[in-house]
Amino acid sequence: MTDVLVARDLARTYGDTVALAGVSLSVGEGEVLGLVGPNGAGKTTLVRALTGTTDAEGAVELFGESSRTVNRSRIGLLPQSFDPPARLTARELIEYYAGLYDHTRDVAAVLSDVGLEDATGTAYEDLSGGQQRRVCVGTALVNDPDLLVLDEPTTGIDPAGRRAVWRLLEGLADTGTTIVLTTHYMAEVERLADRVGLLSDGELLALDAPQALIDEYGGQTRLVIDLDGEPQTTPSIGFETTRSDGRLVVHDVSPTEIGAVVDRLTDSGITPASLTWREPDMEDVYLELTGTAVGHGGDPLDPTELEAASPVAADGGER
Ligand SMILES: Nc1ncnc2c1ncn2[C@@H]1O[C@H](COP(=O)(O)OP(=O)(O)OP(=O)(O)O)[C@@H](O)[C@H]1O
Repeated sequence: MTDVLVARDLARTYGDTVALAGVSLSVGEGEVLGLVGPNGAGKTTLVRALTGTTDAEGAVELFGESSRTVNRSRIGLLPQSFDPPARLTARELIEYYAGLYDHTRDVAAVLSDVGLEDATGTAYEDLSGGQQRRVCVGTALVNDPDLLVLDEPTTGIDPAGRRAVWRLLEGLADTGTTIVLTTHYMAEVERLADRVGLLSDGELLALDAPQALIDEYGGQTRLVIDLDGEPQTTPSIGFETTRSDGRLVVHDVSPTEIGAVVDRLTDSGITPASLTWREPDMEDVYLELTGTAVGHGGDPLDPTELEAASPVAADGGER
């Protein structure tokens, strides 16, 4: 696979804060790379360093050239903070950004791709937060980029709109577009990313395919126990047990030991309301590597979000 992006030893500090502590990675043509990590991990700084929008030590090559000299029209960038002129309509905004390039995609097709065909005449300031974010995604697509870099593309978008963006990105990846995206949604990288980079304190802790990360860091299948009330303490039942979101999680337990777990909980005065047998996932990888659960902005998604998606609602329903 040809490398579209190669970064070596990227480092960036702000005063005493180490935002990037020497990150190296490469992204192959048509690959989708997801970057995850807690707030302040360095994701945005890495995206900015990769796209030449902040100064950083180290080297970045895009399409075999320096990021400073590369033809910028081959790149689509959605920054985390992006405030386009608010009085322009969705269509006018896409047209405006299309006007910056010689070769562009069809404006109506871009609006349709991001699920805004019924809101093309609405001023940006009158769109819902999720619709606004979809317009912003559209501005990053309009130049038909070979490399698309998206900093939290689906933050603030409701589940239906998020799935629509996922389908859009899957379609682009299928036709060879290389994509780098940051997200707080583990379901997003599990679904979209060929490889996931996990950042913490400016360091790239791991970089691999989601399933490879889950196999290496996700731990064993576990038993999740819902209780009638909040567990006040973690009971000592002879199995490694943790508390999470008001539930008990029993680790490294085999199916034949479930009865023993229930008996010992009952002996401890705890009555399970329900038991769930759960495979490890990216949230477990995240917890294992960063020491924190997926938190702000990354609440676990409903499992149905991973299923085949329905068309996005015309009004977005995201206010
Ligand atoms: N312009 C800046 N001036 C000062 N400090 C900055 C600046 N940009 C980033 N930082 C700091 O660098 C560190 C990494 O920030 P960055 O925005 O890259 O993290 P992030 O992983 O994108 O976080 P989030 O998930 O909250 O968006 C943080 O400690 C942040 O406060």
